[in-house]
Amino acid sequence: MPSSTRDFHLDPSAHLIVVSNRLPVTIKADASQPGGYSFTLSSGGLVSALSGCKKSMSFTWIGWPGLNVSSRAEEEFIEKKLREEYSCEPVWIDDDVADAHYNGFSNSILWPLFHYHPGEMNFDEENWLAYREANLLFAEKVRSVVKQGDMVWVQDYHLMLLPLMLRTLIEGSNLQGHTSHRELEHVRHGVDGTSHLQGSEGLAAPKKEPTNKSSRITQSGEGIGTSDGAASRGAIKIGFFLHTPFPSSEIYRILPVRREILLGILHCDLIGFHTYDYARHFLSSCTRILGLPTMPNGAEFEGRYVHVGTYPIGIEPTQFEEGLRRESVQTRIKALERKFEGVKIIVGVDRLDYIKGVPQKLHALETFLQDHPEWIGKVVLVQVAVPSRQDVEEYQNLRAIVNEAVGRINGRFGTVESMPIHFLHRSVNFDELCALYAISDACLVTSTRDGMNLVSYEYIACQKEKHGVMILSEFAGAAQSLNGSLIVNPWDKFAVADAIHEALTMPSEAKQKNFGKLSAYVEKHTASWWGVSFVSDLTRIKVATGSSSPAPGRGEVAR
Ligand SMILES: O=P(O)(O)OC[C@H]1O[C@H](O[C@H]2O[C@H](CO)[C@@H](O)[C@H](O)[C@H]2O)[C@H](O)[C@@H](O)[C@@H]1O
Ligand SMILES: O=c1ccn([C@@H]2O[C@H](COP(=O)(O)OP(=O)(O)O)[C@@H](O)[C@H]2O)c(=O)[nH]1
Repeated sequence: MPSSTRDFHLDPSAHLIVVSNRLPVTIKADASQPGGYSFTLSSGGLVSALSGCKKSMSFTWIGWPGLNVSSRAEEEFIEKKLREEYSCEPVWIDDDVADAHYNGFSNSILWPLFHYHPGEMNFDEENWLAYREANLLFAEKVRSVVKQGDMVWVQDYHLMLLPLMLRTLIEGSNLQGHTSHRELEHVRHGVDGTSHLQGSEGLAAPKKEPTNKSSRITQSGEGIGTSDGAASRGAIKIGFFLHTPFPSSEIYRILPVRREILLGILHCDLIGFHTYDYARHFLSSCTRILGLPTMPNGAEFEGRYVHVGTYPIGIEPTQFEEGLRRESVQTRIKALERKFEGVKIIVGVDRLDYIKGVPQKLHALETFLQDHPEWIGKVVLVQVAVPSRQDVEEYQNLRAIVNEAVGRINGRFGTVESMPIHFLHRSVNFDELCALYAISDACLVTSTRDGMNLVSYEYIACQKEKHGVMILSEFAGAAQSLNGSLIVNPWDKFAVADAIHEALTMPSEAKQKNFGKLSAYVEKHTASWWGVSFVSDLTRIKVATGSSSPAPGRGEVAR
């Protein structure tokens, strides 16, 4: 459990349902495995973030399994294995809907917009339909398992209509189990038609008053909200967390479906963001676009108080400390130290994503070598560029730009003996990552926008020996937390070049002082602390049940 001055309250009797686009289990066809499939639990990210909650609460994880199988028998095999061994429930989505939802809308509309790249947005109705259809499939799966009093925690930009759909399906109108576009039209009219703010009959208003039944558990294992009606209001609590930035309302209002997305998450009891700025932009957008009066910690909406808070995510430093203690990692570290003897190492680890500012990073290194020729042959950038979303055109374009820059800079400053940039367009395994972080004198993050950036945390967790310098973009959420970093504007290549020089020449006392602050923060504000903080606040919220009176306990969750 995280140690903190805050009092955390988790209800061990409550059941937490986490819903994310992808399950934390990678499933692959493998004829050598029983049933013909291999199952691998993911590490890091949300999995470690929710480890604290898993110790104290019963848990179900709902998500897309990332594949489709050819028979119901295979689906049932996978469902049984996921349920019994991982407490997971898969949402089966046709490949074309999954592609249009993930690549077509989530990563081609919401992702660029939320990271201030409206020029990369390619809005079209088909992808929006698929986004809604996928969210509806998630909603149906949640409905099939959720029970009275459960808490549902929805993760990230892929599922921003899900809270509204859950309220509609579970507590609102009886949709008679529609899964066709007719229901999507209902959702559409419910969310973008005459909204509650214009005096209409109300957003997604139930076709009939929800039946006020004490419990809707129809059969063991069956969820609330069956085809014959809905559960009572307040039957479940819904939380939502956005892992990306939420942009200024000036950018957000560009989105053609700006109302639907806002209304989609306003049906939560608690909405979380990494930083106060993201929360403020969301609330400002609610006021400017929906005319919804807001307070710094939330808003009254549909008879409930929607709490809004900031919960900066972290990592589990112990995972990296344990990794560094492994003999194989120590052996790798010694080999790399021999390889790079007498040379300073700057490490970059990024998904090859236009938000990560890899071209800006390369241009800054080029400027540094141009302005400090004495460092040519004495410093290298090891850049791990993890392939990402390669079906999206903007990501393909980025790869060509980066490949050209790497080749140009190595051609300009390289020698037979040494190249300034070691560029790896692949993922590396955890042990290799730990070794790379550990041997590096500096880490360089130049994201033009980044919800948080866990790489910066991970580098710090691996630097207890060297006290390396963290050069961090001011546009990464981590810049709000990691006091002791050299904060830079990635668009100013001269400033980044100066920061590189400062990092490579910083006295050890200054490095040690900076590292002390960085390490203290990373050790305290862990992923587990993040997960327990959010769930604890969601637990404490009192929800309106059955009536339309505003939820008591407003403002209790302000953070
Ligand atoms: O799932 P992918 O499409 O491969 O993308 C990887 C993740 O990218 C985004 O990560 C965000 O969440 C991190 C943890 O909160 C944060 O540190 C980072 O700054 C964000 O970019 C996306 O939000 C995740 O859902 C993806 O898994
Ligand atoms: O080959 C690699 C290198 C890194 N990572 C991990 O990818 C995550 C990147 O998270 P971050 O928050 O920095 O950015 P995101 O990719 O989530 O936008 C970190 O946990 C890294 O350890 C990875 O999965 N494969």
